[in-house]
Amino acid sequence: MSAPQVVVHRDKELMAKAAAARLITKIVDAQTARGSASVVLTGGRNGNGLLAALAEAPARDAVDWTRLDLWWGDERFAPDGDPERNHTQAREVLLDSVPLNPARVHPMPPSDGPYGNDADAAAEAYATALAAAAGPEDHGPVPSFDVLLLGVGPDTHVASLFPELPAVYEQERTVVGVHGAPKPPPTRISLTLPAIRAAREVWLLAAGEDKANAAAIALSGAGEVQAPAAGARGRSRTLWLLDEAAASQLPRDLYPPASA
Ligand SMILES: O=C1O[C@H](COP(=O)(O)O)[C@@H](O)[C@H](O)[C@H]1O
Repeated sequence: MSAPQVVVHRDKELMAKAAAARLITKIVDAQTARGSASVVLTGGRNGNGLLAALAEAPARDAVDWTRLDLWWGDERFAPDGDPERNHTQAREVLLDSVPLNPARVHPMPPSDGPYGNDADAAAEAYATALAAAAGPEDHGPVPSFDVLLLGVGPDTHVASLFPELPAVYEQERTVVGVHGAPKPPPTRISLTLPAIRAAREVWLLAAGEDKANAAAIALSGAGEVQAPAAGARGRSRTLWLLDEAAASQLPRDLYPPASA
């Protein structure tokens, strides 16, 4: 597992644009090296900000959208098309405007889908889909995602892994139903930390003063049960992409003054 690296940008707009440029390069490189690329999307303000910046980036045309696999790190368990769903929001800001192959887009099941209102059954089905997509070269029942994106909540949650809730303790399953989340809606589906750690690269996005404490805690040696963001690591790279406000409480030895 890789140690976190921190990049600090002036503000959240620049952070989103720089992260979008970085993601375009990463996707093109993976498609060149392996024929296709796989990205795990996140919900939340910063994840959607990155997708909106990507939609506006001229270099987006360098991506072969038909050879991109999209998965989700978590989902709010609501009906298909519900504005609260991370999938609905991602469609609005980017996905409906690029020529994706629908067979390669893997939203988590909605609460009015084949598993009805059973978030645990929906989570199990998503785990089965991930396992079917994993190949012999992968490190277990999850593909080696090229990039897994995560927003970071003010309470240090990532995906729908909240401090001290049962999902953050999970070591066997790759996807779980989450019940009683402190942030609405209470019922969610989430990748677990072992599934997150199967990714080649994990990028954590945090902008704004309300994320400063979370970033400082997670990057200062906190345990993953108390601070789930601390347990989100990629096999090759773990990148924290921050704006200055979110970086404002980092210990000085973690703050790279040269980044812009
Ligand atoms: O509810 C969620 O929150 C987190 C963080 O969102 P933010 O708006 O505080 O950036 C997000 O990463 C997660 O995917 C989402 O379901």
